Amino acid sequence: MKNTLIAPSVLAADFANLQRDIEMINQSQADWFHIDIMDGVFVPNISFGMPVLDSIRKHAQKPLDVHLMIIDPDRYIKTFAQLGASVLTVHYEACTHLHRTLQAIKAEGMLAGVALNPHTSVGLLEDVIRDIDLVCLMSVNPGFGGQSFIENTYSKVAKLKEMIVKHNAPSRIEIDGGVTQHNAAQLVAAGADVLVAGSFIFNASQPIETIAQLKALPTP
Ligand SMILES: O=C(CO)[C@H](O)[C@H](O)COP(=O)(O)O
Ligand SMILES: [Fe+2]
Repeated sequence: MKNTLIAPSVLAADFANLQRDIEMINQSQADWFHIDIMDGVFVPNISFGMPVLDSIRKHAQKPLDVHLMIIDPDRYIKTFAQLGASVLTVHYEACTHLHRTLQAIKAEGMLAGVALNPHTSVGLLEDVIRDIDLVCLMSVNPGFGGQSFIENTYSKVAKLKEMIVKHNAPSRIEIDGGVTQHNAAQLVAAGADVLVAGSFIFNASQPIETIAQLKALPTP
């Protein structure tokens, strides 16, 4: 049985109690910290930037999975490596030379991820899939936490899984947006390897138990 990774999205944390919420993730069965960086241009929202990430890094005891929702992400690859990112995910829609960007991320010692907006077909990754460590399927339109899950994600997971197997690619499949108890089991059954969850975890009365429930989902 494979090990599904759980990545709580810090975007849904209480920023006035950030250290408390980071400690909760440290104590839990979560595997990664999911960090959403938004520039107000690629997406219609601004989240937080380098000083906040630097503070998170000082307390986080698990790898940082950084999701860049910014245009021209190549400008910041070295910076995010220095800030301790283990996984750096860029948006397909924000890159002009995706292959070059992936090589630049790996050259800095990070795992290279590509995120796809809900409208972007997984087929567009066919010629680069062997170079991608993580494909992040957005199951909401990026920019905000707390949105509803988009149902066509299930068929995208199945198509992507087929492509990964066909090419014997190393890529993990991550699902980001609107993940709850209503869709998590079906996503894992369809082939998801990493579940990002923000509001589902941080709005729960018992976040540590909620993470444990996601971690315990049966895998194929
Ligand atoms: O990338 C994101 C939004 O653009 C977030 O990671 C995502 O929305 C997680 O939050 P929630 O689980 O509340 O949907
Ligand atoms: Fe994200």
